[in-house]
Amino acid sequence: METPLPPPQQHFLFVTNPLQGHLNPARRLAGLASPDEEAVDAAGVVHIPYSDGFDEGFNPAVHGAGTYKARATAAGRETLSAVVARLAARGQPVTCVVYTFLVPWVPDVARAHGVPAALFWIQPAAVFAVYYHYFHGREAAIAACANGRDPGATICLPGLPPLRADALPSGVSITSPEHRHYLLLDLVRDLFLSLDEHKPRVLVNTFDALEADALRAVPQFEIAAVGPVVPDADAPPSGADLLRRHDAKAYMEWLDTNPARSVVYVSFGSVLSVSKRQEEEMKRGLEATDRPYLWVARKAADGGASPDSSDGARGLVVEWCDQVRVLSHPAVGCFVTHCGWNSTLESVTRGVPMVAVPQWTDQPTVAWLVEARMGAGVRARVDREGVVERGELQRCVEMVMGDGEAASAILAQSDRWRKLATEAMSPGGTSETNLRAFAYSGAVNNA
Ligand SMILES: O=c1ccn([C@@H]2O[C@H](COP(=O)(O)OP(=O)(O)O[C@H]3O[C@H](CO)[C@@H](O)[C@H](O)[C@H]3O)[C@@H](O)[C@H]2O)c(=O)[nH]1
Repeated sequence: METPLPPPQQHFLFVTNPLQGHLNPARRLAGLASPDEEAVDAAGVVHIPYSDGFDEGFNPAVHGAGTYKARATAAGRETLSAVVARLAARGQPVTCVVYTFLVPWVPDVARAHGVPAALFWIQPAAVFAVYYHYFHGREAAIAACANGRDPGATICLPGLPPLRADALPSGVSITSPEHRHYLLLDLVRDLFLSLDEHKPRVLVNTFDALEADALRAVPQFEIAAVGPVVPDADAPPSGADLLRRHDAKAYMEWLDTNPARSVVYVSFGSVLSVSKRQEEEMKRGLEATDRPYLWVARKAADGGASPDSSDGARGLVVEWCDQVRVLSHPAVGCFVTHCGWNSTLESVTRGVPMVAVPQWTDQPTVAWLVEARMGAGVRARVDREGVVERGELQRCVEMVMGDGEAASAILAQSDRWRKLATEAMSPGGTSETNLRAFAYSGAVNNA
């Protein structure tokens, strides 16, 4: 039975760091959880900045990776505390702080103000469960599996199906503080230490039909699926507009000129920039498919210029696009993705089949969900440098978009999962019900 309206007076404060892949789901969940909030943006969400101590941006090469944590924690605590106090002083006391996972110090600030906190886990529930077990006695076993020679070797963790080494999040393979991604593991460790201390509710950007097992794999926490939380295609302004201005007209009109399900859309998200070699292989592979493509190519990691579309008869290359609008366009038939969780959920909710090219962090686990669990795409083989070569890219795109049985099966599964994802967020659906329950009782403190 649905909880009756109107909701009690709740005031959620969402805290996230300014990565696009974190802002987008946080902002969208804030819009869903606080529909009556004083309108500042079109979704009804008030934006208040706080400082992580690196207001001009954090660059590990300049600042030193080791400096981030201490400074971000100190500056974050101080400025967030001031925000919470200011809101209370102006008659809008915060009733619950919801935070994403790279700001593990947030529940301390909430507690200092007597306010409960909830974690919004913006990666798959399976990744949460793997990390939980990693930080609770299984570190050596998981790291050994992740670093073993056989990518097909599996590890069995409580509540999860056997996971192959190449389906584990990359953080668990890090064994040295000298590793270039050690900061990520360090912040995740802090998060899990803080979870044990504060025992917040955990909201996960996933849905029961997809991850019923993983959602129950950590019974030590009250975990609820509230996703897929993805932006609306027609909600102005789009999530992308928060950080980047761009001209959507050109590529949307170009998409209009292409037949249904004919275009290959390629993007590796907002964090990664690909190497020159990957760029070259991508370009040749896309040309070899002889299909139209829309490629979001950020500047190459090793200084190469972004590819331009002038010598590629069939492709359009842009530096950024409104991805949700693109994936909602009927001309798009396949998404070559790095398997960022937002990109993947955006693709699932639009029923667009995927070619998975995971690079790091949660992406290997996401690729497993796409290929093995949903059957909504195929995972590309990469070489030792993580590069997908032209022939492999062409093979995967053909497998997803060609005339064969594999393509029909993948398309049917993509449609099936689109429906399941939509159902979860529809009135009375599993995630909508969980979200509604949270919005009504968010102020309950588990600590
Ligand atoms: O041209 C583009 C490219 C991306 N996006 C949006 O940017 C977001 C990208 O998010 P995501 O797909 O999750 O990728 P990353 O930006 O790489 O996100 C980081 O954060 C995610 C959440 O923790 C992780 O799942 C990823 O692995 C991690 O790289 C999505 O909402 C996209 O719609 C655009 O709007 N236009």
